[in-house]
Amino acid sequence: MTDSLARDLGPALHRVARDGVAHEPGVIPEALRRDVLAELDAERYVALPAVEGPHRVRQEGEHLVLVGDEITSRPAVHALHRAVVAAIAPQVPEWQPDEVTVQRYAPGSSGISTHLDGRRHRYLVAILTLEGAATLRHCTDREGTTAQAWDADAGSLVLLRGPGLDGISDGRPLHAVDGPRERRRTSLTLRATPPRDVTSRG
Ligand SMILES: O=C(O)CCC(=O)C(=O)O
Ligand SMILES: [Fe+2]
Repeated sequence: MTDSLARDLGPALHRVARDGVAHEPGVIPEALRRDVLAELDAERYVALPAVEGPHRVRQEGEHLVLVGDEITSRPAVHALHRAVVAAIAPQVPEWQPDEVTVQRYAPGSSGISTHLDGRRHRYLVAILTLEGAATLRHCTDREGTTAQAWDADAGSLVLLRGPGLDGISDGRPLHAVDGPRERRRTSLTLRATPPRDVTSRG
């Protein structure tokens, strides 16, 4: 199975370190994109909580979280994971994503309102769009004032800056994703999580 991406991520990695968010279209090879979608079709998705966290982030969609052998036992998901890690390793070898989240948004849904991803997800968050399209916004405040917006469409990648990238202790960007308009959008996000025994022991 293909294990390289369709585009060099060097320029996008430069932009994410500088700006906090970078968008790169046409990253996922078509055959791999279709294989991942086919593999994920039969999965059981769970509705996202409508409101999450102290900032009351609003969410409308469904998700599935894969870790460990739930990733390696799915050949297409695993191939995409390997391809993204291989493309990023020359610049950010520290990033070792161990969690895959698949999210599906129905047409007309509201997506996810302005938020920061968790501080524990170090270096990078990589959001790949497997099908459909929606506007992803880089915001300057929690009210959702938009600094820049991109079309997160099929095959594209959005990188978000995580703590530790380029020596910046915490440069996480506020961002939001709209719901898709005409057809379902499915995204697949790679994040690194800290080893379990790093958490406090009371
Ligand atoms: O589906 C996406 O585009 C990712 C949305 C997002 O920001 C998140 O899941 O934290
Ligand atoms: Fe996010």
